[in-house]
Order: sequence, then C-alpha cells, then structure tokens
Amino acid sequence: MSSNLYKTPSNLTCKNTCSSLKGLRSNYRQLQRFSTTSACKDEALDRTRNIGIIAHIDAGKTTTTERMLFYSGFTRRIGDVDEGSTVTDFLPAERARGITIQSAAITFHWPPGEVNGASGPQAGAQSEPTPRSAYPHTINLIDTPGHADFTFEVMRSLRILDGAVCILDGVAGVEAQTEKVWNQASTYHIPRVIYVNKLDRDGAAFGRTVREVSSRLGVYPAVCQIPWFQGGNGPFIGVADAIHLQGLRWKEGEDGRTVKVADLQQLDAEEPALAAELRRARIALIELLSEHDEDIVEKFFECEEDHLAVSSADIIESLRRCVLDQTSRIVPLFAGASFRNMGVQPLLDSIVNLLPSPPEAPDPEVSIGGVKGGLRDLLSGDLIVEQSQKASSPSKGKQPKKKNLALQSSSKDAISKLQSCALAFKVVNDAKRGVLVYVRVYSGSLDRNSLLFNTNLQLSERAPRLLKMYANDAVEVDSIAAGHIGVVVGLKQTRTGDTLVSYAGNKATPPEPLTSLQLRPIAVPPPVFFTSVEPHSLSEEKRMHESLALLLREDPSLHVNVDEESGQTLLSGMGELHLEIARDRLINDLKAKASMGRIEIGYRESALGTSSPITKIFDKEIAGRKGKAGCTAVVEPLGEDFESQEVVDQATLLVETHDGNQIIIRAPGLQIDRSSRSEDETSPFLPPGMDLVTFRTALQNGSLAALARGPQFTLPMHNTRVTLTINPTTDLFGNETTTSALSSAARQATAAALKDVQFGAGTTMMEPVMNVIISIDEASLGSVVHDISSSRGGHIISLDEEVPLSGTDASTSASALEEEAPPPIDHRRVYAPPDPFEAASVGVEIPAAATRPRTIIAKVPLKEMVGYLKHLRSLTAGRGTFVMSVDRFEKMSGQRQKVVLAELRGGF
Ligand SMILES: Nc1nc2c(ncn2[C@@H]2O[C@H](COP(=O)(O)OP(=O)(O)OP(=O)(O)O)[C@@H](O)[C@H]2O)c(=O)[nH]1
Repeated sequence: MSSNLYKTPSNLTCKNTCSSLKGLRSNYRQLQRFSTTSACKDEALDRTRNIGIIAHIDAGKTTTTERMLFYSGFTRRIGDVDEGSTVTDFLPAERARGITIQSAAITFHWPPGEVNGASGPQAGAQSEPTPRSAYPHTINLIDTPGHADFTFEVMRSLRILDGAVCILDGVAGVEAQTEKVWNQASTYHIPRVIYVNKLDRDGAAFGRTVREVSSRLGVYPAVCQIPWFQGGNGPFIGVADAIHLQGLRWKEGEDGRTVKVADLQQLDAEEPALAAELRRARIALIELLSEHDEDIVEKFFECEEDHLAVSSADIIESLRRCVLDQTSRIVPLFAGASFRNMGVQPLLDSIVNLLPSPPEAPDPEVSIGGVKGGLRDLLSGDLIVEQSQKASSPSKGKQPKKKNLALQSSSKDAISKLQSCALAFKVVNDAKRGVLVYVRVYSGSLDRNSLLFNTNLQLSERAPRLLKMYANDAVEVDSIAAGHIGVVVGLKQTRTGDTLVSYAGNKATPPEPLTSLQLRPIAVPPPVFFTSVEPHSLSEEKRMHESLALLLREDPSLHVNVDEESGQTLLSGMGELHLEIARDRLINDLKAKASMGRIEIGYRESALGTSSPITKIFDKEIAGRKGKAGCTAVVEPLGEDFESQEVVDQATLLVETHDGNQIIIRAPGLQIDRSSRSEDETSPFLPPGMDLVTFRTALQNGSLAALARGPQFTLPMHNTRVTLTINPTTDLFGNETTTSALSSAARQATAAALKDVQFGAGTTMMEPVMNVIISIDEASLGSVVHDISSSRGGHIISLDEEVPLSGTDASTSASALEEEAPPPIDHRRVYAPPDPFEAASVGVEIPAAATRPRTIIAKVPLKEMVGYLKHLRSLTAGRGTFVMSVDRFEKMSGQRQKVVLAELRGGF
C-alpha cells in the first residue's frame, strides 16, 4: 500500500518542517501565498490562538504538547513524560511525579514560519477559501493541570483561554475529571475541539468514547476523523479524515513528521471497510452541520445533494461557525495516539482552523465599582453608566441628577485614560530569571517600563522587563498587545489572579472607578486541609516566611496564618496533594529550611447562640504612642439566608463576608461627610488624616484576628456574624484614636463576645462536606453506593448518568448555573463508527453492558474521603474514579465531634 501513498519530503529539517501535513493541504498548494508589506496588528491578532489543553489526569496532555512543540520546530527532540524530559512540566516536583501541576504558557507557531509574513485566508473569485492552517499562526498554549486538587489552577488558566482542546483517553473514555473540567470550561463558554488519544492501546474504543461525549458531556460530536486500524482490527496506524476524505498514515517507530496520504480511491482498493466507514462519517458530518448551519445546506444543494462532493474548505468554515456559535453544541472530534506520534499535526491544523482568534472569543467578564458586565461594554462606556447609577443608589441617599451625570462623565473620562488592562494569570518563581508574572493583555498594549496599578492590592508597580516565553526560552519584547500572552519580570507584589491596569497621566493611582476594575474575578473557596510549618532554627524563620510569601503569590488558594498562642505557622490549602506539592515547592525548590507537620482536616467552630453586647475600651501605649479606642461587639450564628437578613442603613459602614463569617460595622451618629467623592469620606469624630476606609479596615482586621481562634475548640470560627458598633462620643478619642487601638479594641470585644457565647449557648464544631462525583461501571454501582451511604455517612444526590453535570464546583459562576439547561442530546443523531469487534453505528444507544459508565453524585464528609481512591479502586477492580470539591461546612453531631477531637488530640 505504501508505494501508492503520498509521502512528504523526508529531508525536512526540524526547524523548517512543514509537518502540518503537506499532503493534507495539498489541495491548497496551487493557491499562491503572497506576502503583504502592511501586515497590520489586527492581522497578527487574527492569527493568534490562546488555547489550553484540558483533560483527565494522564490522558496525555504533556505527551501531546511535546509533539506540538516538536512538529512546530521549537524543540529538536520529542520529550518523554516517562523519562522526565518534557519541556512543559518544568518544575522538579512535576517531573518527579509525572503529572502537570503548574500551567506553563508556551508560544509557538503553527504551521512553522513567520506569522506576519503572509496574508490571511483569501477567497479568490473562482477558488474556495484557503484554510487558515495554510498560514503560520501564533499559538499561545496554556498547559492546564488535571488533578482535582488544582481546580483553581485550572479555573485561573481556563479564564484566559479563547479556545481549548479536550484530550480524552481512548481506553478510559470520558472520565469524572473530564466532565468536571469540561463543565468548568462551559462556564466560560470556551469553544472546544476534542482529541481522542491513546488509540494505539489495547481496549481503545473510539466509537464508545464518541457516544460518551454526547451522553456525558451533553454535546454533539462532529466526528472529523475515524481511527485506522490496519485491516479493520489490526494495530492503529493512522486516521481517516472525513473532512478531506483521505487516509493519513504514520509509520510505526518514526518521529511522525512523515505522513502518507491516501485518497478515497486508494482506500477503496486497500482498506475497503475503512473507506466505506469514511463515507458514512462524511455523510453524518454534513448531516449534523446542516442542522445548525444554513450555509452548508446551500453548499450541499449546490453539490446536487452529494455529501461527498461538498468541499473540505466549506466543511471547515461550517465547523468553525458552529464551534464559535456555541448554541449548536457541536464539538469537532479528532483521533490519534500522541505517544506513537500519530494524529498531532491535523490536531494543530484544527486549532488554527476551528478555534477562535482573540477578537472572536466570548467577551470576558469584568467587574467595576460593584457592577458586572463584558469588557466591550466597559470600553464602550455602557458599563460605566450602570456603575454610576449604582453609585447613586438609595442606600447612599438620592443624588441629584446633575451630580449623577457629572459622575458618569468623570467615569467615562477615566475609561478614556485606560491604556491597557491585563490579567496576571500565573506567578512562577524561576530559578534563573526570578519571579515571572504571566499576563494576558485584554485591551491596549502593555509597554515596557509602564506603571501598572494592581486593582486587587491597590498599589502600583513598574514593569521593567517584558518577555515572550517559548517553553524554557524567553525573548525580550517592548510591549505585549491586546489578545496576547506574555511575562512581566520584576514585579514585587503581584499575585496570581490580580488585575493590572496602566493609564494615561502621571498620578500614583488611576482615576476612579478604574481602581476597582477586575477582569474575570473568581472566588477562592475556603481551604479544607492544613499543616504546620516549622523553621529548623530561629535564624531560618525569616527566610521561611519569605518563601511562604512567594508561594502565596504563586497560588492564592494557599493560606498562611500564625497561631497566636502557640506561635505556630499554619499553611492551609484545598487538598492533601495541594499541600504536599506546596511542601515540595517550599523545601525542595525554594530551599526553605523548614519541616511540615501532618496534613490535617481544617475543622471550624461556630456559635450556637447570640452573645450579649460586650464593650471594650483599649487604652495603651503602642510603640511609644498613646492609643485609645473602644467598640461593642455582638456575636451570633449566621443563618442560611444571611444575605437577606442584612440591615443596611445610614449607620452601616461595612457588611462583608470573609471565610464564611460576616462582619458588620455600624457607627450611628458618626456624621459622615459625604460631600466629596465616596473614597474620601471622613468624619469630624475621626482624627485628622484618618479616612473612613482606614477606620473600617482597622476594625475589620481586629475582628478577623479574633475569629481566627474559637473560644472552645480554638478552631477558626465559621458561619458566625460579628456586629461591631462604635459610639462616636464614648468610643473615639480624637487624636488618640489610632488604627492599632481600633484594631485592638475590635479584637478584644470580639474575643470577649465569643467567650460570652461559649458560656451561654456554646459553640459547635463544623466539618467540610464535599461534593463527590464518582464514575464507575454499572457492575460496581451497588457496592459503591452502599459504601458511601452506610460506611461513610454520605448522602447520595443522584445516580443519573444521562444528564450532563452542571458545574459542581464552588467556583462555578452563579450566572452559569442560572442559565437554562439545554434540551437533552438526541442520541439517534449521534454518529459513532463501530469499534473493532462491534456491529452497527449510527444512533446506537450506549449498550447496557457491565461496562456502562455510571455517575454517582453524593455529599460526603471530607474526613470519610481521605484515602478513598484506594478503596474505590478495590471496589471497582481499578476502574472507578472520582472528583470532589468543597460543598460547605456542616455542624457535627456530638458523637462525631467526640471522635474527631480524640483523634486530633492524639494526632498532635
Ligand atoms: N499508549 C499510549 N500511551 C500514551 C499516549 N499518550 C500518552 N501516553 C502515556 O500516558 C501517560 C500520561 O501521559 P501524560 O502526557 O503525562 O499525561 P498528562 O495528561 O499530561 O498527565 P498529567 O500531567 O498528570 O495531567 C504517560 O505514561 C504517557 O507515556 C498514547 O497515545 N498512547
């Protein structure tokens, strides 16, 4: 057969290789490339793809990424996960564990070449449009982590993507983790393509995986390739491409740069069964697209209703329209075996051809001055109108119309001063280059040496150096334009997730309301595990805290606090592996001389009743300065519907929720001077120079410090409301009212109120309860359900495997959940080729065999889930998998409390 097949030139050098299947694009070769001298910025942006790879752990993200880098010419040899020589998994901890724990953003070009050197897709008068993959594109690839413990890492990476490749393991199919990440990507409306990997492995079932995509991910798979097993049931040797109606074959044992292409006639002669299935796949593809895309219907009629006659270029354009308009729920699906170097180049072509450029991507969500909306609305000024209307809301007293209009015009003026805004999506400490802050620029252009205002930390930092990252190599650049990804070197404070803005003028802070601009804000849920960190000697303590501070900049879902009484430093995080990795980073990578204690579950304490009002006056000299302030605290349990219980009136200075507790600050009679802009609110009772923001923050910090330690179990408080009341005539003392005195008074009053609760109704312990999603075979369903509900005290929520899961994560935005559920997928319309040894294809229901995947959704106390994977594996003959995320903290029964307390005491 091979003698008949097209062979790409074998003398290609790695750097210049047009490994993007010369044959695949041979249709377009006759179309001349012509260079343009005015390669404008927009064109470069049109030829940019910010994409990520999302998948279940071990599906082959790293292996596939390494091939992408190799074929695009950025590496000279293929890295191997199993040898620990990959480029993307560059932390030592990652290499040792063989899993991806930190996303690295890598830029490469596909197909290889200069991005600005040629014009974009052209539709000539008589010719079909040239596919985008005929021209070099810049691909910014974010390698997202796959482990459940790194949900926030995943969310943080996802929110900056314009498109994603979802890799499935062709043996395991759609797994629990895949569903979870898929749903997370859906919350951001990220257009996706699917790549079914590992088709070379025994037990690979492409057809079954396609059906699982429809039933478990709730989308219509547009099967663009089907696997080519030699002779029908021999080894996996390539793919048959339903878009171009050709077979692509890779030679076993080679690096995959040489691809042999067989047209349909050749396939008919050599592999008649495959050729027949390929025709069915093409018919199914056109049928599926015609249900959602008028244009392809037209093309189909133009071709006299011959499915096989529709051009590949028209199919690609139709697929692209369907992928970008996500209401179609069509997801193109490709096949391969990255480890065997098969299937990666067509996947790269599909990234360029089918996934959006930055301007085509869904508008990112922003929040400014308490209102949310799209970035485009912000830049057009519409969001500002809404914001200024809210700023003059009834709780602040009716503002005259004139004033409102003035506010709008000053806000619009502020927006016009916005030069650029960017999201710091990752902070990495690089051994050679120091702290690297990866940014995605959303508007304008981030220039070297510009002053960046961090709206999360409310401070400015200069950006002395900018880089583009090519895996481990970096190239200095002068600016990073909107839609692009790059690195800022030299920032001292910026953390992962912070929003950075640059603005015209030379003021220290940007004009209001730009100071509150947030790009794609995400909420960080409370940590559920903690461990103690001890320096080896006193002299190491400072270094240890510096390293911890860096760790927290990298990953804000880690928390550090120092227990006041024991002086112990406690590090808390989202999961056991999360803390283990933090330990590795701290000790092995950052070289802190410290040791970590056992990893424990972070229990909480909660008030059962209301305290009496307790007043404390703090009156002491601090650092040679007299400080005097007082306040009254009341502590009470926070009801489920606490938001509706809020009484916000003129005297309320603050209502804020922190880690499950609410702090309300009230100061009746403070005589707030609101004549000037809201940021400068002051009061004649406050000492000169102290504004209301400083006053509130001091009190809030004091109260939060007291809440870190419950009165009975010394656990952090949860589900508790503290109301601080300040009487200006008896609690404030002019110049003597310092911020530290205010903090101390708030702390003492809160602590005393907590003690008062303890001696009254008392407090109770709370434990984290997890949302658990378990994927298993039908055969193990009974034993797993029994184990969860009787031995582990869990509560089964559903056993339904048909309904795609909504985002179960705490981070899933409420708006996504509010969206109307789409109608269920019609399985009769799903085409899946038969797997070897399986019959029939179109519209087959998932067979109700013992291998049918089932999904259990349950709520289970975290304590019962520790070490669960091993147990699940033993119950399910190794097939079961699960993911979990924090649902909430729940009060514990007296009996459970006793057991846990005994364990905790024994444990320490
Ligand atoms: N047989 C076969 N094995 C593969 C293929 N792709 C990846 N693997 C193997 O699967 C394992 C996991 O691959 P990785 O590339 O590390 O997977 P990953 O998704 O990056 O995993 P994490 O980094 O842990 O999230 C490795 O042992 C790979 O060699 C494939 O196409 N065929």
